[in-house]
Amino acid sequence: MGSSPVEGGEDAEELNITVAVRCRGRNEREIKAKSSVVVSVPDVIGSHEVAINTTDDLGITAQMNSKTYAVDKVFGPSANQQLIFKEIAEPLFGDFLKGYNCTVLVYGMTSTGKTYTMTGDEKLYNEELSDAAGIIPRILFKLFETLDVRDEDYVVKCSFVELYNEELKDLLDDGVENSSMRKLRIYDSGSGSNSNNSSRKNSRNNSPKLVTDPMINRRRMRTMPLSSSQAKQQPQWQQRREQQHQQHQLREQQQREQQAQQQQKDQQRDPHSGVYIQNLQDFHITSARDGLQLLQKGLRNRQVATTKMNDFSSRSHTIFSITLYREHQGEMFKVSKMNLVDLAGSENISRSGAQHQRAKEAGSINQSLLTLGRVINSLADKSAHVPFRESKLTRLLQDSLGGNTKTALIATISPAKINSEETCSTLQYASKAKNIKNRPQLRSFIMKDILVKNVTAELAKVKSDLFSTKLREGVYMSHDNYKEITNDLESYKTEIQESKRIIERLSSQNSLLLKDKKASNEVNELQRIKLQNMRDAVGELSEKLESQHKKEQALVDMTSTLKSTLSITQSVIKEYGLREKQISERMQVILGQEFSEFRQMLVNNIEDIRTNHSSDGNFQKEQHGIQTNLSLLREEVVRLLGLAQMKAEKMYKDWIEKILEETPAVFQTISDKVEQVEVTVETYHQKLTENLSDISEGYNNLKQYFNDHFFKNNHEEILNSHLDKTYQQLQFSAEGLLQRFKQMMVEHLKDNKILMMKSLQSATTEAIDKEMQLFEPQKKRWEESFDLINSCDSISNGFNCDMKSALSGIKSTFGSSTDVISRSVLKVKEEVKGYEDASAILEDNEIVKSQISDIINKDNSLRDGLRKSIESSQGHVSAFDALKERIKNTIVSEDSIFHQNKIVTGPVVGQNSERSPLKPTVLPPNQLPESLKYGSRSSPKDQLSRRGSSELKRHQENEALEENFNKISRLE
Ligand SMILES: Nc1ncnc2c1ncn2[C@@H]1O[C@H](COP(=O)(O)OP(=O)(O)OP(=O)(O)O)[C@@H](O)[C@H]1O
Repeated sequence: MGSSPVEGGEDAEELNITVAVRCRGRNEREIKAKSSVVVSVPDVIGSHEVAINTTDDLGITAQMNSKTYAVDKVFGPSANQQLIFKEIAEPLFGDFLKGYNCTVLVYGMTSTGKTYTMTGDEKLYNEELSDAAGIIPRILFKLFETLDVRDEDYVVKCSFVELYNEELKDLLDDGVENSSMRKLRIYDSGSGSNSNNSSRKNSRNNSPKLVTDPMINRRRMRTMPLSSSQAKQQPQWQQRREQQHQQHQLREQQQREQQAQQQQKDQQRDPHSGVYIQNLQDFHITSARDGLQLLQKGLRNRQVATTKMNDFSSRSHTIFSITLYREHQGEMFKVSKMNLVDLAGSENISRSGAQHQRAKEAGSINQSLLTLGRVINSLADKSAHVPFRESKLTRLLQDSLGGNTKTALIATISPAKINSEETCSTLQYASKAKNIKNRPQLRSFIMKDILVKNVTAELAKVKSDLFSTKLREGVYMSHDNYKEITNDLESYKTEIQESKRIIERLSSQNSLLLKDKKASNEVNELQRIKLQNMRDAVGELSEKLESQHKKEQALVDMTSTLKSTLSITQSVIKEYGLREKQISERMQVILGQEFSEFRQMLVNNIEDIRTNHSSDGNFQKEQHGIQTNLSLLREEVVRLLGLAQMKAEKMYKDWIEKILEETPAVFQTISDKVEQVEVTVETYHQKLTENLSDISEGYNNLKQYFNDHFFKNNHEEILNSHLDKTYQQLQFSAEGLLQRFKQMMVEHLKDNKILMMKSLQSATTEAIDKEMQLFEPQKKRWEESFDLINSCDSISNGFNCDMKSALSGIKSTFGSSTDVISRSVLKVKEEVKGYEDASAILEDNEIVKSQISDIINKDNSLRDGLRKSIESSQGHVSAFDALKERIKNTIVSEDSIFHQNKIVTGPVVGQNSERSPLKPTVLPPNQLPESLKYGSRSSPKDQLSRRGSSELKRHQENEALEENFNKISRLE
């Protein structure tokens, strides 16, 4: 704020708005709610930033996570009113005295101390302000203190205006005159009226060359009042004449007045002048006390209400303006204005519990503050467009924000956690506002005589009103005011005409809109039919999905039936296994126990034979015993084999019969079921494919539909409701226009246009949003159904594969089972055949074979012994015969020793020959001729052959038996 701008220069320096934050202590409500302190500020005054911890963290984490906002000055709970005035208002006050327009704004959430800061305690105590006095009382006091000590002329005026629910109200208007007829209007630079030209460029480059105060310059003709004593003395006709004369003068004066007013208006319309409020009363004050009285009067008229957050919550924005006319270079007066703005508090309606009127107020307050926020943002961001005209508040503050005033903003905040959201928002705006640059300029000057005239005229007006009040009965109004009101009335009539034209135009627009609506309805009807078709298609698809589901269920059931069949088959196979086991156990019993018994019997028999042989030397007996044993053995073996064969055959037959009985049926059932499953799977697959193709077709149709028609029509309901709403609003607005003649139609038209555009925009946006909202789940569903279709497809394929593999598994299981069964049947058959070949098996038995071979060996050795004995006996017989022969021969030879001794015969075998005393030439028996070897007796072979075929037969049988034993031993 330190730089001094060039007085009246075009290129005044830019100056940032001063932004301060004032944080009060926790109030009772916050303490009661046990809401902790989350804002870090110095106790009195300090740092250039405010930190707020919006998380639940504590300690260093809280510090790290806290948000910080940079501002120019920060005041804590202990900062008093005096300090705030000194730090914020006093520097501006100095500039105000120098001739700058200045503004102090308080901004913040409800109940944070805006009114306290701006007004505080405005009462006087022993002609002095209290410590709680706010900025306004302090400025008033400071002003007169300063002016009184200076030896210069000055005029001070005050006005107090309220903006409540977007309506301006003069808080100093006591309604004595028909002042309610004088509606307050905002005029701004370059507009010529309250139209829409509010270019920032214009307002920045204005030149302070003219007298701008409209209220001061509004020179009004005053009727010169008669004193009451004069009135009483004059006769009535004279009085009337006098009055006529005065009226004549008045008319002349009015004409001059009109010309002056026109000039004034021209001046007002100069693009370099600032924002001002037409019809707002300025009151001349001569002391701080006067100012305080006006302030108090205005505060009494201000909209205040008790809310949940504040017992005396201000429900409106107010501007208390002090205009100073200070003598400047003789005949000129410098004009400067101090605007002290107390904004209504931003309010969370749900938290403040505002209802009805309070909620409406809060809505309006929040709306205008929102616009203020947008203006601050736009100015801070140096946007090309600043939305000043979007609310009356921002229009009023146009010069103070980014304009040519010196401005300070005090953001008031609460330290409590429950308000942290609003505090953040306030701080955000405050830190943004810090970037706004103004171009303060020494603005206006007024000629001393004009000022004096204006002040005199004001005085005369007051006097005239007073006189009229005293003089007349009934209507107490000066001609001046009457004239003004008549003028206003004229202008209102014009406005009405304009309004009518606008209404007509709006009506024609409305009929066009209705036509549009009708067309929209038709389109919507089409849309509805298409939607219905779509719904039907979706219904059909869901039915198909339903039937699909049922089929799947049937398949699942069939699978479970198959599973149970499989388990039955498995149990049958298990039973077969058990039977097989039983058979094998039986076979083991037969092979193990019965065969060993049989073998034992054989061994016993052999033992018997051996015993018989050893105990009885009788050959015949021996032969007989063996024979008997062998035959018994054979019989027993044959019997046992027969029994075993019979048993095995029976078992095999039973088993085979049972298998043959059961297997075909089981196989038939399984095969039937497998066929059924195959058919069902095939049908299911076919139907699934059909359904999938249907779904895919439906999906394609839908896609096509979306491509072709979606978003080409607006949503019927939303559009209708919005059209109706717009129509109602338009009607309401039109009626309002008719009823309230004083309103400016151009502004209404503009507002309505904006409203309509906004409404249509919001309708379209909402329709699209709704359409999107409706479409989103549909889209999601379709996407999901597409996934579902894919998953159906994959499930179906998987199921198909699973079924096929399961069936092939069943088939292979049955195949392998059949193989196993046929193998076991073959095995059993082989085993049974083995029984059949038991004789052969017995032949392979080594033990039996060795036993039998032992028997045969023994038999052979016996036979050898016998043969040797026979041979020996035969030898003895032969020796004996030979001896006999030799003796005979010796006898004979005695007679014919010399004649017949030509043939020599030797002994047959060794010892006989040794015993021969003659020692003849001995020939071994094998060299002997048969006739000599055996003499007249036959050879052993012959003897054997002679012994008959019975022995040979026995021998052969022995050999066969031996062979059989060999087989049995092999089997074993
Ligand atoms: N710094 C402060 N020191 C002492 N009291 C304070 C301070 N700030 C506010 N208060 C008190 O808090 C209460 C609410 O303050 P005030 O009415 O000024 O809030 P406000 O912001 O103007 O609220 P609204 O927006 O609802 O009008 C008052 O009783 C006021 O005296």
